[in-house]
Formats: sequence, C-alpha cells, structure tokens
Amino acid sequence: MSAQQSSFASTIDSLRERVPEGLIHPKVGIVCGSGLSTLGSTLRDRVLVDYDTLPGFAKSTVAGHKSQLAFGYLGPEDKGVPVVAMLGRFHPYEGHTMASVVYPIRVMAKLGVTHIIITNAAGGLNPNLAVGTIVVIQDHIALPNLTGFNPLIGAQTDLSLPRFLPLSNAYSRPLRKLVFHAAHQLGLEKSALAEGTYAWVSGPTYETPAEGRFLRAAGGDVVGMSTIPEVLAAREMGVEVTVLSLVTNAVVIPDTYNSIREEVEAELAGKPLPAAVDAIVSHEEVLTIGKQKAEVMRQLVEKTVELIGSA
Ligand SMILES: O=P(O)(O)O[C@@H]1C[C@H](O)[C@@H](CO)O1
Ligand code: HPA
Repeated sequence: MSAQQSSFASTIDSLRERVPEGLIHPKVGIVCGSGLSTLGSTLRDRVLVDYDTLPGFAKSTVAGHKSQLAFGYLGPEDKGVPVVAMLGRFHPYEGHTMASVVYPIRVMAKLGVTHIIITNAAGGLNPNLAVGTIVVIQDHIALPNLTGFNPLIGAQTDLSLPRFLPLSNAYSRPLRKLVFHAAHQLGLEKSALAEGTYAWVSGPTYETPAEGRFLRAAGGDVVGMSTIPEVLAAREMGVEVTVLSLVTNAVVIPDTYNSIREEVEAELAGKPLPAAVDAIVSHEEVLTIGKQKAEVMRQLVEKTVELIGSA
C-alpha cells in the first residue's frame, strides 16, 4: 500500500468511528464556498467532524471557511438523501499542496459519493451577470492547468485511475439540467440563474484590469481561486460534478485607461477632469454577498440533492 493509500485508509477508519452506518456512505458530496457554509446547519441527524481531528486533512485558514465535514440527510424526511458537506475548503494560495487541496474530494469518492456539488464565490467578468447571480458552470479555463500547475501531475499511485483524463464532459449535463429543474421548482426568477465558464486563477491577488480583460477575451464569464482542482480530482475518480458560482463582485474591465497625461493637461488648462474608473474589490465584499445569498444557494443545493435522490 502506498503512503497516500494508507493515509486514506486511516482517514476512513477515523470517520467510521464517528459517523453512523447510515451516513458513512453518502450519495452526494457538497463543497461550500466562501460564506456559503450555512448549509451545514440544515442537515438532519448531523454529525460534525473537525478537519484537524482527521488524518490527512489540512485546516482552512480563510475567513468565511469553517474547517469541518458535516454528514447528514438533506431533503424532506421521507426522501432524505445522505450527504457529506465540506464546510470550508483548501486553496493552493493558502500554502496547501495540490494533494491536500483535493484530499477531501478523494475521501468523499472513496466513501462512495456518486455526485459532487461544488459552490464558490467568484468575480463577474461577463458584464451581463449581475452581482448575486448564481452561475451554473458549463466549462472552465484553467491557466494554472495549462502552465504546469495541474493537480493531477505526479506519479500514478492508483493505476485504476486514468492517466489522461478527458475534460470535454467535466460538467455533467444531466446534473446541470437538474439544477435548472430545481430552480424552476423553487420558483426562482429566470435572472437568478445563468450559465457560464469559470476562469481559474491561483490568487490570492485579485485580477488587474488587464488580466480581467484578458480572461474575459478568452471566454471566461466568472473568475475565482478554487474549484478546478476539486473538479479534476472528482472527475478522475469517476464522480459526476456540477459547479455553482455565486457572483459576489464585478471585475472592472475598462475599455480604455484614463490617460494621466490628459488628466494633468486638463488640470493645467482648468478643464473638468474625466471620471476615473476605480473599484476596489475586497474579501469582505465577497463575504457580504455570500451571506446575503447563502439561503438561496442552500435551497438550490438542497432541491438539487432531492432531485438527484429521486432520479
Ligand atoms: O473558496 P471560494 O472560491 O468560494 O472563495 C473565493 C476565492 C477566494 O478564496 C476568495 C476571494 O475573495 O473567495
Ligand atoms: O474577483 C474575484 N477574482 C478572483 N476570485 C474571486 N473570488 C471572489 N471574487 C473574485
């Protein structure tokens, strides 16, 4: 057994000691993004496991991310679906290795989840996406993956997994359909839910205006610092994935820059100054919108889980 396999074995042994038989093999895994962990409090028969008590798990260091796995049932009493939710995730920018970032996803897959719903907070690149919109991700652009920072790089420790993973079908069409059915059943307005492409960046810096323009020109609708490693690990292990991105801020992409020379010349000539385009994004803003929209995200995830359970 490789060192990594024996680490998985001890994580799962440790979970077995604490999680009852009915919940230890959940059907659906959920990853809660920045400010979106309230879902954990609505699970029935909930069992919480702190990451720092689990072999192999790191600890999340980002505001708005707890460090707990929550097991429980989601959905109506008679049709409750066993789920496991990550209340808080790991990002490479925190200093975690890629192996640590995707470790919980691999544990979920080993416990038997067939579907994973991943949520995140993201910046809007597409000007048609209002802050507060939930975007069902249909594709991604991952500059880190294309430039040697792919979470699947490394010796193959499990030969049953594919070495060359196709990603043309990474975002399950049937699951995306269920999300739209769930939104319809909840009576959400059409504008509450959109579809788009997630651009993954490493962070922790937010984009410069030129980087935002570049990612938009490349086809990105939203930009964020997480999720893609989790998608890759889940797909490698044969799990169906859907991703819901909450637009928490608009990435400012000016068409042109205000010329400082023109500003100074206008100043010297006593003419009115052109309006400056200066919007500064902050994690506090991200968390505020996350909090405001946590309930609708929770309802959407819960209804989607219910539909997965009865599909
Ligand atoms: O974990 P997610 O992707 O929800 O968090 C986003 C990306 C950064 O971690 C942080 C930036 O505000 O929010
Ligand atoms: O504007 C953003 N850029 C990158 N990641 C983010 N996560 C929330 N907002 C953003």
